[in-house]
Amino acid sequence: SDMSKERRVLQYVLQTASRGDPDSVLAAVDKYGREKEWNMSVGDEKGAILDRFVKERAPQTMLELGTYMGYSAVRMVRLLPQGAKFITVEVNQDNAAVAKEIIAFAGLQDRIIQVLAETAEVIPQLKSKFNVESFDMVFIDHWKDFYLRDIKLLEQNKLLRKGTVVVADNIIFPGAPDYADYVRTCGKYESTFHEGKINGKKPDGMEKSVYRG
Ligand SMILES: Oc1cc(-c2ccc(F)cc2)cc2cccnc12
Ligand SMILES: [Mg+2]
Repeated sequence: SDMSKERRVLQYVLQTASRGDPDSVLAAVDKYGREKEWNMSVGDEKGAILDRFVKERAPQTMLELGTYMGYSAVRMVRLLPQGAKFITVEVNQDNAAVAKEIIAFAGLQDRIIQVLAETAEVIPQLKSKFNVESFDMVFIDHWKDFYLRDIKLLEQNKLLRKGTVVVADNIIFPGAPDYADYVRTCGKYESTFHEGKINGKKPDGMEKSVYRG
């Protein structure tokens, strides 16, 4: 069968970006998305907001739910200090394989731990299997129906601590209203909404929720 869209994005990155240069990899994914085929990576508008959050928090330990093609993993890890631990979880084997190649091309393979699993399965194993005590920052960008389930799993497994920054993509579209309502009203987070369009036109945004501990 012919190539998937994700494989076409990978091919474009390999042919047009510079090996070992994360910024050129991000630019290539964004350019392909603008000029050829849109893809559901967080993109450059919301990506710039994410950059600011990462720079402000300077996390030593970070978790991403939803690797997809690795765009946001490359985006965030390029801003982390060398010794930081970054774990990203993806359930789709084909996308995880594309992400592995994009992350390697960017030269960040030694700084990213990729896990192929359902998030609900792996969250309870993070302390034991990956020697994690708690996360300084979490980026939630997988399926909207799992956002609320998974942040509660992170709480229950004591993986959040005072000051942990939890950022969630797609609060408006595709939308995660139950998650947004929870983080804004449960009293455990200081939560703010940050608007950012999808593909330069579709209204969306990310929720930034700081765990009170
Ligand atoms: O950032 C995202 C965007 C979309 C999306 C899908 C169809 C559209 F027409 C627009 C946006 C889906 C996602 C699914 C999972 C994680 N992130 C997504
Ligand atoms: Mg998203």
